[in-house]
Amino acid sequence: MNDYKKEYEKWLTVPTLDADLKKELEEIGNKEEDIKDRFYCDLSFGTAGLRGILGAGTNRMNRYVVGRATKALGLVIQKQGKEFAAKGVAIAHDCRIMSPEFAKMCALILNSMGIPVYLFDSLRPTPELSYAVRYYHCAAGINITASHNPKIYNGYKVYWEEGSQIKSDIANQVLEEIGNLDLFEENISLKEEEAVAKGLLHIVNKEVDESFYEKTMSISLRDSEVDKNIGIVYTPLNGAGNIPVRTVLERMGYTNVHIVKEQEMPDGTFPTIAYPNPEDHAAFALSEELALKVGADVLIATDPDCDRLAVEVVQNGKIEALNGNQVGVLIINYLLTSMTEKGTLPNNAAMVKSIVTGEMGSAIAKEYGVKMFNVLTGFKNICALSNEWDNTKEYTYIFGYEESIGYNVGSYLRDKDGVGATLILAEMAGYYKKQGKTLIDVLNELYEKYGYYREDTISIVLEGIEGQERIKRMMVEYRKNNAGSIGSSNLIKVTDYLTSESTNVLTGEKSAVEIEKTDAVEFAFDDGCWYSLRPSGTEPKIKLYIYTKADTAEKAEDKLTEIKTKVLEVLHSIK
Ligand SMILES: O=P(O)(O)OC[C@H]1O[C@H](O)[C@H](O)[C@@H](O)[C@@H]1O
Repeated sequence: MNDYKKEYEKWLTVPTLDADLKKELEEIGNKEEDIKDRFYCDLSFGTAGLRGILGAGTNRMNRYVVGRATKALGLVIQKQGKEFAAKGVAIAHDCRIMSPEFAKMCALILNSMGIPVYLFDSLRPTPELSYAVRYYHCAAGINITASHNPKIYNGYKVYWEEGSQIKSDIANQVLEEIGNLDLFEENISLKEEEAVAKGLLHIVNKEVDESFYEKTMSISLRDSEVDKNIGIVYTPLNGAGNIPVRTVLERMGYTNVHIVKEQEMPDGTFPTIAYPNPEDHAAFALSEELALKVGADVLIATDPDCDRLAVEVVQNGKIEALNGNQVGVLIINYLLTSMTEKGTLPNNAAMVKSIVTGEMGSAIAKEYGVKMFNVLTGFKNICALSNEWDNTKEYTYIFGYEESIGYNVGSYLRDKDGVGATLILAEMAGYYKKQGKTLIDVLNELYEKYGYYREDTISIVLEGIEGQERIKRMMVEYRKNNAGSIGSSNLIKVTDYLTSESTNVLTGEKSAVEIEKTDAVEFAFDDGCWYSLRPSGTEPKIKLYIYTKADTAEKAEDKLTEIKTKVLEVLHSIK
């Protein structure tokens, strides 16, 4: 019998197996592929924690897999010493199916180990969990969320004491502990009432909210110079953004905010959209209808755990979508012009972006003498520099962002922040509106000044075991046989982040890349255009990021199409 089949049979014999999960397994008895997908491996505990499809199986999100990871995390925390463990763990959850249940279970597992827990009483945005870890000076944090994945998913993000997500050092320790634990062990020995009575379980309600709102409002830069009647359509996409985003906007005095009713209340089935990811502008369909009806200026969507935000703008009566790079560039320009004008820009100010985020933001930062650092994809890597500079004081972190619509202004929390980003976006749009400009007008001014940058991210979705294998093949084969020079763009440099080596294509000369190793490869041309290829770490996708630059918009767009066509042709030919 195959190992996965054995594992399947084993689950069926566990006397304490959850009745719903057991039923699910009995129903798939003759579905070989389904059994294989559920049991051929353990759901991996990567540096982003766990993320997977809900259901029965070792490769699924369920109480056993989540429980074992929590016990392992508890052991890692305890190994740091009694004092560290006594700092406790903050736990939050999003709107998803099983999120509140998992959150409470994790709390009781840790409590049963004697570790105190600060458990949010209802859903909260991811940035607030990061904030809570710092607020309570916790040892760690857990957030039950699958961010923007489809409704069948859930996930488990782990934070460390600075309030940012754990990196591979801690993740590997958790993984090692997981390896020593029995999946079906009963890890809870305390009832909720007992845990509360013992002072181990603290239910968190308004206390952190108020402090979080206050800090968020403090990032405002030009409050009195803003048209607060700017028309805003906002959708939380049935996630955690509704209350915090609206509270902050209301308290800041924005009077013309319209919420997409169908997407207002938390609902993990996401009844209006198949894919609750505002990066995909299909998620804006209902917002667009509302915007045209109420005559809005700007449309804002946050993803279900409200750590990311996407924007559309009404320009001459038509709705235009901005991508993550464009929003990042607008925020950078707004922060730097405002701080310079007000004399609040620190001398050692620095920003951080990922290696697959565009270079226009760096060009603007340079103009203001602000250093831009590049790190691997993952906001944990961006915030790791913020953490480091807390100690070294070498730089003052003012902003971090990624093309995948994650932004973080200031350092009071250490993750992407859809609440703070919404505030800055509303303020920016209102400030420019007062000057008779839209965000698109400002973006066009920036292109005039810094050159025409264009970009596109293309994701090829390849699901299941087969998909995963093909993604691996694509990464290996493309390295051997890439598209080379494309049109008038001559390939000059290939940077392989797996070997940490950059190769000059013309001379063959190699140089080292000072960044952690990861499976990504970047191709640079002689005209400043470049593209990168990497497998997604959160979804079954391979991602192609293309960046072009030229002296006219048209040329930059043509180059984009040319590169995209050629690279996709090669990629699709790898079966
Ligand atoms: O491209 P992926 O690996 O799927 O990651 C997409 C995004 O996922 C998470 O939200 C990370 O925190 C981000 O930093 C990352 O950009």
